[in-house]
Amino acid sequence: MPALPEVARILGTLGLTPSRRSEAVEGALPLAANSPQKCPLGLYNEKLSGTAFTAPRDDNLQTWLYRILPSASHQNFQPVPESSPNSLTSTTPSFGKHFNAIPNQLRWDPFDFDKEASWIHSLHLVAGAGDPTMKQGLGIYIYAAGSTMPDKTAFYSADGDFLIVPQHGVLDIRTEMGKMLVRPNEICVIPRGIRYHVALHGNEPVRGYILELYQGHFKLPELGPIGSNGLANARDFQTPVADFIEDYENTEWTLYGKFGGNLFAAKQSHTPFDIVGWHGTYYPYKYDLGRFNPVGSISYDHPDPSIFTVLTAPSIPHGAGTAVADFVIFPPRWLVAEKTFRPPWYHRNTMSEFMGLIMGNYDAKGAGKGGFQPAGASLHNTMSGHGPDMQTFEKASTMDLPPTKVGEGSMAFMFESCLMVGVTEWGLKTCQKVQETYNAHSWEPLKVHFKRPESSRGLSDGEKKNGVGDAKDLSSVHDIRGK
Ligand SMILES: O=C(O)Cc1cc(O)ccc1O
Ligand SMILES: [Fe+2]
Repeated sequence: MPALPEVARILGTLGLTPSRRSEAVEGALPLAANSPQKCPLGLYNEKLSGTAFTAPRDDNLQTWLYRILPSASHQNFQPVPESSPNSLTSTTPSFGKHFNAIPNQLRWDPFDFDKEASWIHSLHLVAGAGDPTMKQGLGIYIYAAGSTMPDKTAFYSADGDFLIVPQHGVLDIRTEMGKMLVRPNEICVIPRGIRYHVALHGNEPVRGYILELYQGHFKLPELGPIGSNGLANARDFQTPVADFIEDYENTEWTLYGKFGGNLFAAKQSHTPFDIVGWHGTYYPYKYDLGRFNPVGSISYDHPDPSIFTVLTAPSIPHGAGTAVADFVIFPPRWLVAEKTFRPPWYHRNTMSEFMGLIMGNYDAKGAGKGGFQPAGASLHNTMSGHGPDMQTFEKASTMDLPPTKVGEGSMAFMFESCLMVGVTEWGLKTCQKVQETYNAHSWEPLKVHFKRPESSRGLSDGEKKNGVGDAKDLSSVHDIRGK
């Protein structure tokens, strides 16, 4: 496979997505026109819009495709019956329609591989919020496939952008715009509507996580005082190059579409992978998480995990800085904070936190059987208290604090959303992976360490010192602030 070209600026901090152009055959793209009377090489042109025509320039995403036959040429779509082995709904009884909002902390054991399933059949909606028909919210899937999609099939989702996070096995994806090989510790985004076929590289089973974004698109977070480099750097995102098949005589292809949370299929007498050249701002891309440049505390205290945001999808109705979905990672990094409880603090968050583990151990949670394991997941919903489990707390609050590398050989991630994330029937029951004793093992055993000072005994509430303006407090500031 030819190396994917880098994108100089993808969804960059200027808000402008770079326009890309790619020709599999020289001259496939018309010169200085999008709709010439006759397109070069006898191709048809087709516009693919990822935003409204009238979206502001900075947000506008659209691509011109130059293809052998337009995508409109197909037989009628038919619903795929639920009993069909190809039905998404036979294994995933809810597609954005029945989310159970539950305040309990939830954790899942590693999800099983499924030898029988290919990509479409392997998608299991675990959790989400909103509704794809309203273009609001998100869906979170586990995929686990043991076979390549059949020949002459393709899939697309009209419901949203797929952010795919492989945990095991390499995805060999042929998209309309070209090919992408996506390995564990890499991610890719396949925007709404783009057709693709997923093969298993080396016949190895695949498993991973998907966030489907029903509204808007991902972009890089602002860097603020960090400056012009850091976190995920724009130049490290890669897009496919045009690559097409010639298959339009005596042939039959099946196109599967996820539309409004249901699966449909249509036959067509030509391949959907017939784009000879394309140019524009709406395309799939991939990113190697190993290239993330973390920034953290180099003095004291534990900062918010927003410093580890790879991509963000802002929610306009929820206000500035609030995302319908953030993709956050916890990469290998040095912890050097002094006099600090280094793991995450205990917290309750208005945002919902769905976490997964690609490999290794996550520093805030016990590993191994019954813990937070690779291919497992956790969900800490809106205002559900969570934080380090008892063992992690006891260790981290008493340990020496030399500079320590955490997360070596590990990669945890979080899908964080401003929406209350509900769990599907599949996620709660059918998958049989929910750890019933998550809280009982993690936080119920937390010990009381409180020791009331002798001096405060016998004082009435009103007489107790609250510490404000207390001289003792001033003397307890950190050395680093210049004692
Ligand atoms: O809950 C979690 O494990 C994720 C998380 C990590 C962190 O360092 C701070 C806050 C947070 O929610
Ligand atoms: Fe959290």
